[in-house]
Parts: sequence; structure tokens; C-alpha cells
Amino acid sequence: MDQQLTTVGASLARSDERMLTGRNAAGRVWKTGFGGLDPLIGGGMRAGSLILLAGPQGLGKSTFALQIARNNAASGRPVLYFSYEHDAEDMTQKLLAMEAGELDESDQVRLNSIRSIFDDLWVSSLDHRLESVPSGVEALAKVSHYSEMLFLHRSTGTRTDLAAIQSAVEAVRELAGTTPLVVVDYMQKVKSSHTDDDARSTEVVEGLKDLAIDISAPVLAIAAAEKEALRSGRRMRSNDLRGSSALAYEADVVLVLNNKFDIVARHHLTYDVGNAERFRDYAVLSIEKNRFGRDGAVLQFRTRFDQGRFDAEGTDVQEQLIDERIFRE
Ligand SMILES: Nc1ncnc2c1ncn2[C@@H]1O[C@H](COP(=O)(O)OP(=O)(O)OP(=O)(O)O)[C@@H](O)[C@H]1O
Repeated sequence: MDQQLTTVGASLARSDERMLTGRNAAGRVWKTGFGGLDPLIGGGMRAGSLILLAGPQGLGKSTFALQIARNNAASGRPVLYFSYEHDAEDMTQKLLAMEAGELDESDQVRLNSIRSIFDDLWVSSLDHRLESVPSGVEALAKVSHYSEMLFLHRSTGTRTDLAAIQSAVEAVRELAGTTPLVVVDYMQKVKSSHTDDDARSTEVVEGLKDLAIDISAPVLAIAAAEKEALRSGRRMRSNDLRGSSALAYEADVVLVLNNKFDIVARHHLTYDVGNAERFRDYAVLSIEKNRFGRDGAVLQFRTRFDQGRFDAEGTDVQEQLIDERIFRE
């Protein structure tokens, strides 16, 4: 029978087989690994779904996505990360900082020191160099443990189109023996035949959604904001995404990161000035669209960009936020 055509009976049989063979627990859901987020989106990122991660520039979208990639690779599931902005060495340094930072949260561990270790001209091995960073050697062991599960694709806006993404996914599927979680960083860089922004976005977002369905795995894509939305002091929403109508329509889950300082109600900034400065160290993640649960939920995560990471545990936001409107289809 045509692969696309099925009956409920055949679907029940497939589910039953999956449950009996023990592939059930891990099979359909990929956890983000961020505490508090997974239960809100149906247990994690679901097979066949497109998850968009948006936010103003520099808010940590790549960091958040890389941390999700690392969480999955560390749990033994392959990940393919298409990076249009950073090369493999850059990302590896960030992974080392992330691991060392989780092992030692003190200010002694910094992404900058890891970067300079890589750049030093003296001749010595990586593990020897990492001895000078607190928890550096342990961090290397952790990264090495999942290093073969995390595939990095150095993507370019002139070459990496949807077809190239598809064939890289196939290649990783062969190598890893199972379908990878796909991360696209970032969507508006995917090469398209269209020149018009809206047509480009529509082509790419539809292509990524089709890919998620075809491979029966989640696709996590970072989406850039319109220039207007990048003004600080304004809360970015999903309708600020470039080509927003197609993006928000096709996506199953839309997550938007904002800096807490920019989006708490004014009275929190004026009545407690000392405390207000601390808001700058937090990102607020809003679930703006959610096909697998309630939308409108918000969680805050402490940022440790000096260590290339977020704190993994999300907490509730106690303060009132500006602009409570959320996108609806
Ligand atoms: N070595 C470092 N020390 C401290 N902060 C850093 C360091 N390197 C990068 N950052 C900051 O970390 C933040 C998160 O970077 P990340 O690349 O994840 O953000 P992004 O939202 O993907 O950014 P962009 O939109 O520019 O791609 C940025 O604000 C960046 O300036």
C-alpha cells in the first residue's frame, strides 16, 4: 500500500509493535532537557513536529539550541545541527565551556579562557591545555562521550538549501543507524530560489515541516525577527518573525526568548532598582504556540553566556510582564 495511506488498524498495530519492542519510551519524543519546559510541550519535541525558536539578536537562541542538541546527544540520540553562523571548532569550544560551567559554576570557568586555550600557539595536547581550566579535563571527557552522536554541518546561505539539508539528514541516518534530531540555525539563511522575504520563509518553513513529517523526528529551527522587533525595551512576539504568517501557521510549537529586563512591567524596574539589574541575567521563554498543550506559558532561565550556556532549570516568572497578547491562528 502507498506509504502515505494507512488505516487506524495499521496505525494501532505499529504502535503496539513499538510498545512491545521497548522502543516506545524514547521513540516519539525528544526531550529538550530544560527543566520545566518538556511537560509544557507534550513531554518534549514530538516526532514530525516543527519547533521554532525565536528571539531578538544575541538573546541566546543558538546557545539554547546547542544545549538541547547536547542534551539529546548525551542521552545517546543522534543530532544533526545545521549551523550557518558558527564553525565546528567554535561550537566545540562552546560545548566544553557548557560542560565545565555545569561542573563548576564559579566565575573561574569562562568560554573566553577555553577559546584562548585553543588559540595559544604553544605545542601541547588539548587535554594538557584544558588542565588550566577548572573542570576542563572532566569537561573534555563529557564532550568526548557524546561527540560521535552530535553531527555538525557547516552550512552556507549560498549552498545549503532544503535538498542539501535532506541529503545530510539521510547521510547521518545511515551513519548513526537511526533518525537524528534536526536543528537548523537559522531558518532565514536556508538557501531558497525566491528573492522575496515572505516567499522564501514560506518555502523554507513548509520544507522543514515536510522534512519533520518525512523523517518522523522533530525539526528545531531558529527564526530571526523583523528589524522593528529588535528594538530593546520591546517584547518580541511570534508575529514579529520574518514572514510571520507562514512561520506561525506551519510550526507546531513557537518558543520566543526575551531578556527579562526588557519585558517586565515598568513598576518592577522603578520600585526596586537594585533588584531590577538582576533581571538582565534572565531570559524569559514564552510558549507562543503549542499544538501539544496550553499556549501562553512562560518560564525563566538564568543565562550564563560567559560559560556558553543557560541554567538547565526553568522557574516560574513572578513578575508581571508587558504585552501579554499571544499569537493565535
Ligand atoms: N565569550 C563570551 N562571553 C560572554 N558572552 C558571550 C561570549 N560569547 C558570546 N556571548 C554572548 O552570548 C549571547 C548568546 O549568544 P548566541 O549566539 O547564543 O545568541 P543568538 O541569540 O543566537 O545570537 P544571534 O542572533 O546573534 O545569532 C550573545 O549575547 C553573545 O554576545
